[in-house]
Amino acid sequence: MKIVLIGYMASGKSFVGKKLAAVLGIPFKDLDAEIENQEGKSIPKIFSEKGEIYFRKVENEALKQIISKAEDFVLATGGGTPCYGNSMDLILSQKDVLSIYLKTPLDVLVARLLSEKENRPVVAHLDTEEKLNDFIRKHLFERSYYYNQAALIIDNGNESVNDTVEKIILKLF
Ligand SMILES: Nc1ncnc2c1ncn2[C@@H]1O[C@H](COP(=O)(O)OP(=O)(O)O)[C@@H](O)[C@H]1O
Ligand SMILES: O=C(O)C1=C[C@@H](OP(=O)(O)O)[C@@H](O)[C@H](O)C1
Ligand SMILES: [Mg+2]
Repeated sequence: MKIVLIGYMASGKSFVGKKLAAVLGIPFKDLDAEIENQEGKSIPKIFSEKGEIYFRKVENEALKQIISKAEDFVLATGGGTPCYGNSMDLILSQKDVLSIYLKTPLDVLVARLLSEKENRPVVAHLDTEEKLNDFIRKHLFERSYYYNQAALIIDNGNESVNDTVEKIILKLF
C-alpha cells in the first residue's frame, strides 16, 4: 500500500500521516524531512540560502525517488508539492499509489498557521490574521486545481485526528 497525502500547509498531512502509518503498520515518510536530511538544512534555510526554485527542483526529485520504491509507505508531501513541475502527474501515474487530499476549511488553516507559520517560508512574512486570511484564500483557490485531482478527498477540519484516520481506513478496506 502506497499512500500519498496532499493538501495545503497545516491541513494535517504530517500529523495525520504519521498516525495513519502507525495504524496501518507501514513506514511513514515526510517529504520535507527527507529534503532536510538530504540537504543538511532546514526548509527555511533552503529557501533563504538557495531560493524557492531550487527547493522545488529538489522536492520533485525527492518525490520521484520515494514514489518509485517498491515498499509500502504513507508519504506526507509539502503543501506545494503537487503544484510544481510534473509532480501531480507523477503521483497520479503510479498505479499502486493512492492519492488523498486532506481538505481543510480556510478558517481552520488560518487559525493553525497563525501559530505555526515561522517554519513555513511561504507564509512566514504575513504578520496579521487579515493578511494571512487574504493570502491563503487566493493561494488555496489556485492550488485546489491540483489538490482536487486526488483519488480521494477527506475532510480534516475540526474533526479529531483519530476520526480523520478512521475515515481514511474505512475508504481503504
Ligand atoms: N485532525 C486534527 N485535529 C487537530 N489538530 C490537527 C488535526 N490535523 C492537524 N492538526 C494540527 O494542525 C497543525 C498542522 O498540521 P501538520 O500535520 O503539520 O500540517 P501539514 O503537514 O499539512 O502542513 C498541527 O499542529 C496539528 O496538531
Ligand atoms: O505549501 C508550500 O509551498 C510549502 C509547504 C511546506 O510543507 P507543509 O505543507 O507540510 O507545511 C514546505 O514544503 C515548504 O515550506 C513549502
Ligand atoms: Mg507537513
